[in-house]
Amino acid sequence: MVNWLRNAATAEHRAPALEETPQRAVVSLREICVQTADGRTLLSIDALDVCAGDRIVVTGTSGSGKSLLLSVLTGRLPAGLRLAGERRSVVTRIGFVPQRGSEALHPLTKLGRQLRAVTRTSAQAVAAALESVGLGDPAFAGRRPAELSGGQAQRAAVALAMLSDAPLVLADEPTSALDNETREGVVQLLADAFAGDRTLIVTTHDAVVVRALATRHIVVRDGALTELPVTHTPALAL
Ligand SMILES: Nc1ncnc2c1ncn2[C@@H]1O[C@H](COP(=O)(O)OP(=O)(O)OP(=O)(O)O)[C@@H](O)[C@H]1O
Repeated sequence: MVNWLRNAATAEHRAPALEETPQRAVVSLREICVQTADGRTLLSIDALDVCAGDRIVVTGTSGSGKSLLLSVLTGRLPAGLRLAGERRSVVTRIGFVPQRGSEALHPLTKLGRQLRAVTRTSAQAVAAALESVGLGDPAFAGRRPAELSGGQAQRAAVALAMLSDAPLVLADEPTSALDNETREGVVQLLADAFAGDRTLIVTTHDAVVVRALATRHIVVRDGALTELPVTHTPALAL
């Protein structure tokens, strides 16, 4: 599998055309540039191919451009920003776990009910998903998002993404509000759920998440991407 990613600052060769993407590419980006309305460049990517089965972990300092990269991959940019370049996606359903889990949830609907409605799954499947993220107490299914803590809402958003069965899931710091033990449970769950052909892209500041999940590791610095070799065996390091 060709994973071709290049930092514009060090580029010597032409980026491969979209027609040259690997067969297993689910989302491909070419010559991407995200700018503010006054022309300040926030993110610049020559070429990135996300392939089926990849578990890409994205790290980088605060404000480096990790969340913007996820926005570009979903094809939806925050208001006020300009995007140049090409994006091609062969997946129509993309799951998203936002940094604040409550943003993925309807504020007025009880958790169990909305998970069933959104994912069209059975009450049993929803109960199992909530159990798997440590929200197994039936009381959680009866709560509205405002009645959950930040970490509980984050886990509910992970359960929603898992249940949605989307072939590509993007998660923006999905463990940032969790204690160590809960974090390890959620990371293990993600490792198991994305062990096959489903594709996961996670941003994090947490080395444990990199070690446990990454089959590819991308570092963002000042809006430029570098791919680092993955030297560990993911999912065995927890
Ligand atoms: N809508 C916007 N308008 C102007 N600048 C923006 C906008 N959204 C993001 N930025 C800027 O783009 C840069 C990258 O932001 P981004 O949210 O991607 O950072 P990040 O790496 O995810 O940070 P963190 O780890 O703190 O979440 C930052 O300098 C940020 O201020």
